[in-house]
Amino acid sequence: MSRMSVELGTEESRLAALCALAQQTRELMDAVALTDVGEDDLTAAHAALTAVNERLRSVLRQTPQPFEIAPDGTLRHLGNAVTGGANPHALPLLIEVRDGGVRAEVVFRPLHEGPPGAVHGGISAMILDHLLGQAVAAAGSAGMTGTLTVRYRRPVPYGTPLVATAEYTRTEGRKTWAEGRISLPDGESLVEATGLFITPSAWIGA
Ligand SMILES: CCCCCCCCCCCCCC(=O)SCCNC(=O)CCNC(=O)[C@H](O)C(C)(C)COP(=O)(O)OP(=O)(O)OC[C@H]1O[C@@H](n2cnc3c(N)ncnc32)[C@H](O)[C@@H]1OP(=O)(O)O
Repeated sequence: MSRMSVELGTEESRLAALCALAQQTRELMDAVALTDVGEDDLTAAHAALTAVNERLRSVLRQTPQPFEIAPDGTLRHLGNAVTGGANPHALPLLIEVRDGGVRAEVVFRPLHEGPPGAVHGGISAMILDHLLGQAVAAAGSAGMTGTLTVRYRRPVPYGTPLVATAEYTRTEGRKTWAEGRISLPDGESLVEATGLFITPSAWIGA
């Protein structure tokens, strides 16, 4: 979301400012994960962040930014933990929907470390859960994850451009299956997942 492309003083410009703050916060989290400054600098940074924290907490929402239709007509979820531009936890992942599946380029960061020098398996699983869910939604059967099975074939590096893809496989009633993977650019698969997504009865009034 570009701050340059929206009129100032509108809700869209406020959201653009929020996304810019989220991006700055991601960079802050990266800095905290890697900083090697001395104790004086750490103490000063702590004091500065305490003041920022108090300022932001002076007016709080009950929940993150919701699913909504953006001005360009697309569905967006700025509060989502994987794709949300306004969520500092999100990479954020930009997902491209194409025939029979979805695709995203991913660069994990040192912040995502699990085993030394590699990405935490839960982070890879989260990305794949989301991509599989998005493939299922793109196929017209949106649902909640019922089961997710992950096979870790190789350690996932951070700081390296990777590709995550997922495809819808089949549907039986309210159950839909999908599969996906995180791969090196040359196609070597690092992590693979299959998932069952269930459209809750409440969503379809069944
Ligand atoms: C809003 C628009 C959305 C757009 C999405 C954009 C993409 C976003 C992508 C985001 C992606 C991120 C996604 C996330 O992070 S989703 C977050 C993680 N998942 C959850 O929190 C799900 C929590 N569970 C539930 O809500 C319910 O239990 C569900 C909805 C799953 C089923 O409750 P419901 O009351 O509806 O179903 P039922 O009990 O009548 O059972 C029906 C059938 O299903 C079978 N079954 C049930 N559970 C399981 C299970 N766990 N494994 C295997 N099978 C299971 C059951 O045996 C039965 O089979 P059968 O006897 O008929 O053969």
